[in-house]
Amino acid sequence: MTDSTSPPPGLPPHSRGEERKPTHVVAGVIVDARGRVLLARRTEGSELAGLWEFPGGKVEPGETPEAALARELDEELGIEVDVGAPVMVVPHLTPRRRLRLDVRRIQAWRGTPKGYEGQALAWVQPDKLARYDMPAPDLPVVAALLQPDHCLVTPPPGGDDGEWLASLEAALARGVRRVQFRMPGIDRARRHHLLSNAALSCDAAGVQLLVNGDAGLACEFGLGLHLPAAQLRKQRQRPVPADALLSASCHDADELRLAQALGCDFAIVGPVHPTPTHPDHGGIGWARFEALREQASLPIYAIGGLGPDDIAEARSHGAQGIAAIRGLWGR
Ligand SMILES: Nc1nc2c([nH]c(=O)n2[C@H]2C[C@H](O)[C@@H](COP(=O)(O)OP(=O)(O)OP(=O)(O)O)O2)c(=O)[nH]1
Ligand SMILES: [Mg+2]
Repeated sequence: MTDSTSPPPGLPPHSRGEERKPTHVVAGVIVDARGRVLLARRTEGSELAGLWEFPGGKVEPGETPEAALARELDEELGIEVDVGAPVMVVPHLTPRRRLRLDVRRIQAWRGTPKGYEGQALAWVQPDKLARYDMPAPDLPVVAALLQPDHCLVTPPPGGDDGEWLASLEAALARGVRRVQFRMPGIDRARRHHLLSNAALSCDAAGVQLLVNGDAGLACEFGLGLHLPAAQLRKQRQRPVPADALLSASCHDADELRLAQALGCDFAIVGPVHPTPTHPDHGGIGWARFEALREQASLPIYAIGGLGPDDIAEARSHGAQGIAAIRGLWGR
């Protein structure tokens, strides 16, 4: 069937999807007393049959998302719920539709969940969620449940390496759990010295550390690697072992696809707002961020003029959270 929103024929699938108003889908993260998350298996004959999902469904016209989620969980699982905090909203584009997957925590529920539509249910330990085959828009949601919502990108040191290391320690003490070691214009010997100290601090704090743009240094220290976009474009295969973290800076959908194909664990996209480090760039804004987000399914941090106070907003645009230099350093 065609309708007034149908695009002219012959356009590539994502152009066709772009013409469409998003389908608003709400889904719930239901966690039991043992910390397990409830997944439901999509039934035969439904779209994406066989995949595991967070229970929920489409918001009907005139319905609030909260009311829609309560209705869906009553219909599908036979439970009465109190809808809690937002987890994230994932804009996602498929050849068939444009989706907004709006995921909320379920704060409390009454009754015992059962598959009232014949769907299988599974209570899954969070660290086992990746073993379940889920629709593409759920991958960032699983990452949001498991991985840090902010990532510190280090500023170069001024004259004093001790001061830089003390600032790093202070950031770790404030709860930073993922750090990108970025040292533009710093000579190799000094970078080596700073990195060996940073690696010790991060290791002691159980913090993930990725080296920006230097695969040799990352491998030497057994650390993760962050690829600037220009390096990402040159990679033919994953430049670090599968057990080391890999991330990339991306500015367009091609780069995001490349990052995904290379097996990057996450990407960084921006600048969302103008920043002193990229003064010529006006900032892409949240609308453009979403337009990129919806074409990829890996976790994406938003960067550019953002700090911890922006995490909730970033999540509402489909970001894993925020990455920042100034916003997370020496506050
Ligand atoms: N419920 C849910 N749907 C998801 C998830 N991830 C994801 O891509 N989707 C997609 C699958 C579908 O295209 C759409 C949800 O549609 P649905 O078929 O569950 O909708 P519904 O429960 O209202 O069922 P129906 O009455 O339309 O048949 O969102 C998820 O985690 N949970
Ligand atoms: Mg459903």
